[in-house]
Amino acid sequence: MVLLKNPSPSRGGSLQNDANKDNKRKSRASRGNSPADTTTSRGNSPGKNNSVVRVIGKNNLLQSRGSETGSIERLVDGDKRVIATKHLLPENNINVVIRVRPLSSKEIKAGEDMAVQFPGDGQIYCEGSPTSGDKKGKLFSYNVVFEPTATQEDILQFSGVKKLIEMAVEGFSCTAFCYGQTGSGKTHTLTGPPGMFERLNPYSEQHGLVFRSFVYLFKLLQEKQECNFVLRASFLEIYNEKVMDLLNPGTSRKPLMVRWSKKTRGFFVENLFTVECEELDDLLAVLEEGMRNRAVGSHNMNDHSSRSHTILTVSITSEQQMDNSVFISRQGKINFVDLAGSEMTKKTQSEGKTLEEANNINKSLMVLGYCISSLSDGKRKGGHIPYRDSKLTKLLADSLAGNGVTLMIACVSPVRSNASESLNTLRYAARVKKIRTKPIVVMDPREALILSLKREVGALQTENEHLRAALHLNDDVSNVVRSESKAERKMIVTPPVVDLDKLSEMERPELSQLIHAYITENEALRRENAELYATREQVIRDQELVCRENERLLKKLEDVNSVCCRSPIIPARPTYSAEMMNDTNDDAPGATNVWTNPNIEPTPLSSDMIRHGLYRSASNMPEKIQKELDKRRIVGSYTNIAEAYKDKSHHRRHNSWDNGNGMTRMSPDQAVSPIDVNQYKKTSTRRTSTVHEERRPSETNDLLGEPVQPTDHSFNESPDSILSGPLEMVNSTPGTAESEAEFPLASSHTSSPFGTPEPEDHAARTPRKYREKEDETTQRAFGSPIPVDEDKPL
Ligand SMILES: Nc1ncnc2c1ncn2[C@@H]1O[C@H](COP(=O)(O)OP(=O)(O)OP(=O)(O)O)[C@@H](O)[C@H]1O
Repeated sequence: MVLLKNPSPSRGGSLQNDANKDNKRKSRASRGNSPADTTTSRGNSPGKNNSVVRVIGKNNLLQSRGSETGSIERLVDGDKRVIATKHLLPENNINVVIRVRPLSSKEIKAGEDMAVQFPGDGQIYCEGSPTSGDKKGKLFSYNVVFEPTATQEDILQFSGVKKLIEMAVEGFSCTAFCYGQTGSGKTHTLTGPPGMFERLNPYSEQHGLVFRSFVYLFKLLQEKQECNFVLRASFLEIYNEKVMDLLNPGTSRKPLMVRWSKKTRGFFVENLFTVECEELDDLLAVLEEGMRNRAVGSHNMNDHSSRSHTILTVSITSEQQMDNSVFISRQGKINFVDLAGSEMTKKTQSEGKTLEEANNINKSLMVLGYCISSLSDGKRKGGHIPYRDSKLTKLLADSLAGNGVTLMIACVSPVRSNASESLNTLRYAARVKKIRTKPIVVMDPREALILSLKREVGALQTENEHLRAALHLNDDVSNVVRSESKAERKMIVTPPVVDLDKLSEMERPELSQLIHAYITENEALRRENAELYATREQVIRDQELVCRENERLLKKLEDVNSVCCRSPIIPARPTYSAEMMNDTNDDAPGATNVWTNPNIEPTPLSSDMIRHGLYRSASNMPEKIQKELDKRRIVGSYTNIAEAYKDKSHHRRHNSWDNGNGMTRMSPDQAVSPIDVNQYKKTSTRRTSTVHEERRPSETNDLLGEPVQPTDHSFNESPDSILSGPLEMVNSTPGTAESEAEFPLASSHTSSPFGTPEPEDHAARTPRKYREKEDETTQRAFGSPIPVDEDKPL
């Protein structure tokens, strides 16, 4: 094997430098990876790479994460082998991992050579292709590079998908998508080899990422006993630019409309079937059903080629009791996206129907390429992103640029004859790696408000104590109360306990002494009682003040929300980032440091208290000075609150759909109207229930739902023009080894302008019984009814 570049993270060496080649070999050996022979097996030897990796058993499976940059190893046949290498990349960016499949038996028979090498540290080197424009090879680096020996379980463990699932459970919107040329192993990675679902074996090692993720998800849910979870799943495909429901294909396979939701400020598929899944089996049934219904074809490069893009979505609604009374619900989801592979129609020898499919696949992938190009270009921040040019990009918009957490698995064919396509895939992936997203937790607005108010109340209480301490009221008052009550208690002489039967036998003076003792005790108790009443009144007054302040803050929050939530990315409904939700630090934005109720006069002291001197300031501070002090703190407090809200309202990303209106945002899942959930539950054999997401008259005119004519991108039906054309390499980024390809400028392509909003009153069109059901669902999901605006497509 010839390694052409120094694999160290500094990656400064010359490609042709022989000394570096030697250094490279040494450095690999020094990392403790497999020795020379293993090195060969990770590089170019087709025979070895293709050898079946036998995993000895769970106990022998050694998976070491090592350092943040380095190798991921597994014990195979008593030999520690590197199955992947990784490199720490910025956390806010989309995670990108590469999976290189082994050579197929067909390729071995044809004597094909490997075109990729694995220098380590999350790097992959791909040779150039003499027959295409990419004559030179290139080195790229990613979060993780899986080598051909990596198993399906390795992908689950080390791709970062587990983290994605955990975040979906926490309320984030997550997406894992596979990208790559036809036959590169996307479907294999996500769902396993062809025919997996015809002979379903739950213990098969070939199960893909989706199956394994579902198992992991249920394991997670079982561990979280403190939460209630509701899972719903949907499965769709985009076939020839038409959205089809894979769970409800019907006889006519009527395409579904993709609409824009003002509430969620995102696209959604109208009338998509959503299946409620109570058990793992239900989720697996959804997967099985969808896989059976998806469009598969055969061509020269893949006997079981996916002819459509598929999106399998599992939405996770969690309800957690925070305190005795407060329930918080979160709405997370995870999308598994299997993109159809880009293909050179010349190579695949597609014709007729397969050719039409290939053209549609290539077109939508090209639009995806343009979106990725625009999003990843820092200079074009805030510019137009042509999401609307294809159904695929509409539905992936939120995953790519929005509030979600995204993982891209780029699948690569190892053979030399596919080197050009592999280079394009690697460039594409390098672009995606640069995209930054801003993940947020989607919460019910009321609950989010309650949480924030609870934090405010906590801050107010702290502030109260702080003020009391500043004015020496606390010590003073409690000292007075303590000393008085001690004095009272001293006065209270508890009469001796007398046996009632013996009362009649007692002498007169003895009796009168006993009565006197009782009268004295009674008077002392009355005094103590009166004192307690006074204290209670004071506490009630304090409580009223806090309540009034809460109401004021609530109003203020509503005002702030209506102003803040105008970005397309930050949902118009109040949403709170995980950072904010976990933020209990009083110093953090959103927390009030000092508070005095500005609307209320200083608490009047009751005449009793004044008389008894209970609330006398120890420092005898004149009332005027106290007021002045309070005023100053009020001003400070307001400034703090205003600053905090200012902070929260920042970090907006501007996208092309931003029309600046401040509509309340709801996720499409919240707009779900679960009709006859139980009915479906009972009748369905594998499904527990079937839920219709949104029912609308199908004749509704759908401006956005109409098949979109992608703008002319100089598409010439060759994936080369899509991948190598737009992804022409122009420069290298320091710190990362890959050379960066430049997509064509957005200006070079005239994207369709946003349609004028076409008002549609969903409430008026939706039959009343459905609306009532929607309300019921909302009530069930969030504990209390939430006013829901109906969607109005643009
Ligand atoms: N990691 C792997 N290990 C073993 N076999 C694999 C691997 N990846 C892919 N294959 C096999 O290669 C063939 C093509 O894979 P697959 O159908 O998943 O490709 P694809 O990228 O989904 O193609 P298309 O875009 O045409 O649907 C399949 O027979 C699959 O089982």
